[in-house]
Amino acid sequence: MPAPQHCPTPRELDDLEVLLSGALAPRTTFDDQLTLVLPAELAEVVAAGDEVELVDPEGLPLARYSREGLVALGAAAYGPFRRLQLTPAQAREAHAGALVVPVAAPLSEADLAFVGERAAGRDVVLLTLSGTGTPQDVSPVGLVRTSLVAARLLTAADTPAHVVVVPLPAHGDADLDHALGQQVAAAYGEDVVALPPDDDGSWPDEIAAAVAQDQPGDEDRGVVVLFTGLSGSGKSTLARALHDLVLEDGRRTVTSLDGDVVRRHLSAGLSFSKADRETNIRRIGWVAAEIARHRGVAICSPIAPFDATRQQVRAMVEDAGGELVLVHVATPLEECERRDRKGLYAKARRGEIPEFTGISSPYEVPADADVAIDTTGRSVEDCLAELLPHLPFGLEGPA
Ligand SMILES: Nc1ncnc2c1ncn2[C@@H]1O[C@H](COP(=O)(O)OS(=O)(=O)O)[C@@H](OP(=O)(O)O)[C@H]1O
Ligand SMILES: Nc1ncnc2c1ncn2[C@@H]1O[C@H](COP(=O)(O)OP(=O)(O)O)[C@@H](O)[C@H]1O
Repeated sequence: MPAPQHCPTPRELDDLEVLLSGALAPRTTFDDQLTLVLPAELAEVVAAGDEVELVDPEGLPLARYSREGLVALGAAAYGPFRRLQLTPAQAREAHAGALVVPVAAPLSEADLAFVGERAAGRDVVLLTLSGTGTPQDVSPVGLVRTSLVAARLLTAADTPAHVVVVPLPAHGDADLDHALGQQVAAAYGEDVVALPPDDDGSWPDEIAAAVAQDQPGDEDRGVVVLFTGLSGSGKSTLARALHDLVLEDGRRTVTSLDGDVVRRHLSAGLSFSKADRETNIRRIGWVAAEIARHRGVAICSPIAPFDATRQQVRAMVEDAGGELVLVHVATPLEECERRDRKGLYAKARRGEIPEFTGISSPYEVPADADVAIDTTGRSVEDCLAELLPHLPFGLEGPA
């Protein structure tokens, strides 16, 4: 029987790469500090002395994992700046005798002066620690870009500098992360110097520009507006009105992911069981997060009745660098049922539609909504005016 496969989290995948590179020797496998959390059934496989195959998100086998440790299967080949990811052995060969400087944040003017002074003419390796959650002020790939700029500036000032990337992630424990950073740096060279702390962080213009490009202002961050509420509460109507307003404004691209429309395409075939509703919302969240990653606006209007699934959408959007605006369309059940545009409530009351939200299936009221709008007895324009101040990109109502 082939070993069962498992795709670790981004943090675990980073740890896996660093462990396999030898940069954490004598540590060579996951342990109590560098944890690998397996689903219960796979944890049992390992506990029984068998192997699990660890794969990347596309299914490429990376390593075999068992109680005995890790065995590398294939090196991950993709990802930005992979050519700069050298193992300690490769880096020591390519940059013998260089001064190693661990870098976890964009270098400031003072940092550059410090490195130039300490190098005193020697080559420098800017050991850029760009794993999940490690860089300060920028994304992991943004940190590498700022290090490349820093290397150019140092080289131009007669300190030949090179960038080597290590995907050392953060583990939520500052002491552990500091110790790991030191351990990794020592693996890359004999001569390591740490940047002084408490720098005022004033960046040279070129580095400031790379940071600014990496961190869009609120005006261009991706935004996902998630309308949640009972059937007939007014989600689609408000979503459509907001969609048109974004188009009229013209500054942003916008995609609508309406509940009914998604169910005819992306989620065709799914039922209204709890599990299928969760799948439906996670699919919407996944697409919306991709839209946010490209700095677009996504407007979603499913019922999304479960808090835990809405939280998953929030996490997906934020991981993609976007902002989630959660709008609870809080029209009470009585009013939704009175409207009963599609005759569904009447059918649900007669027992002809099982698991109908609000009647025979729960709706968990969000505690984390940015705004709750009861549309009862109000115009669409009025409700929209209540919503607009909660959007991060300053939209004005219809003229
Ligand atoms: N059992 C049951 N419960 C709730 N809703 C039902 C059900 N069966 C069909 N419909 C119709 O499907 C629309 C809701 O689909 P969603 O994808 O938004 O629901 S969910 O978020 O997956 O819970 C919902 O549309 P809206 O009225 O636009 O909300 C209903 O028209
Ligand atoms: N202020 C309002 N905002 C949104 N919808 C309203 C409002 N007042 C009345 N309605 C009516 O309520 C119904 C809401 O239906 P819809 O937008 O499809 O809800 P949902 O998508 O939540 O099922 C529509 O018939 C709409 O015209």
